[in-house]
Amino acid sequence: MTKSSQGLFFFPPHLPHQTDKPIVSVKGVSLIYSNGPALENIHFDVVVGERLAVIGPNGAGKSTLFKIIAGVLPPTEGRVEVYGNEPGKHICIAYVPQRSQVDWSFPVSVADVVMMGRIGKIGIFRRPTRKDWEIVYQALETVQLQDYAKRQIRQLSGGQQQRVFIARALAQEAELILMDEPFTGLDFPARQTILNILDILKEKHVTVLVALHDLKTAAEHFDRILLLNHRLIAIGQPSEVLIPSHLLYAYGGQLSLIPAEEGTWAMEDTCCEEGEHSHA
Ligand SMILES: Nc1ncnc2c1ncn2[C@@H]1O[C@H](COP(=O)(O)OP(=O)(O)OP(=O)(O)O)[C@@H](O)[C@H]1O
Repeated sequence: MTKSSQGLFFFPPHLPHQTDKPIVSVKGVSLIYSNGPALENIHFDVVVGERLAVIGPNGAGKSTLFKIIAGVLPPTEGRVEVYGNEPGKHICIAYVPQRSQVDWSFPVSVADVVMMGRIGKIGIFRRPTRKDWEIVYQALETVQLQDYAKRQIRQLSGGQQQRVFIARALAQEAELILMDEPFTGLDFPARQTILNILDILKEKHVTVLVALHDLKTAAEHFDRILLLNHRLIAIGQPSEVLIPSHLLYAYGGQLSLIPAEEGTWAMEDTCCEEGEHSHA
């Protein structure tokens, strides 16, 4: 158990500090669904403790990539290695799904959802110990939802539900967390809470991949950005990736680009029809 400035927090004591050692290696991954290719020949590495933003237009393949890295979807070609092994064999990976992919009507309490993160450690036939419950409540405290533990998850707001799923990943003591569009539909304070949680994870050297649409957030809060549209268009520092030629290639020629901070570019915020994402 370690103590952070944000309160007590449980993490495996052996978690390595940031090094150049890849935690994830994506090697020539392609995925073809029945209606066509979602990913084509993707190669990249992520090092321990890194925070990588995965951006790209709707349907670019971000969720598909995360499911392959999490080991829940086998690629058609290529492979993913996590510490040199198949991803499905690793308890240390947590996938935080898009809110729209979850059935929120299920009658289950917030604490029970977070406890699901412990199942890999406890086993399905054993009862959670007092320490497991302590870990669950510490995770809820980290996402500032300790007062909501006994509520039904369907009674929470969208931003709170997202934080419950992040707490589940924390309770799992994951070393690699994949978050699929955690900011979508959240107001400014809720986004800020998630950014604060990302900072706590950084402090703990947890590797985090986040799929998102907001280029400004990607530029300001991530070590590197991966720009995807079925193929990997660019990966690197924000100032290397968020340049007009890459963005026009990924998003098409109808974009209105504006200069942003530190040599990066963003899209002018001209949308949104209901259900569309804001890119700027
Ligand atoms: N189960 C599936 N069966 C068939 N096609 C699928 C399936 N899941 C996704 N696709 C298709 O694969 C492509 C990539 O989808 P994916 O959800 O990975 O993109 P995304 O970048 O996460 O999109 P968004 O930003 O809209 O969430 C899309 O064309 C989508 O329609």
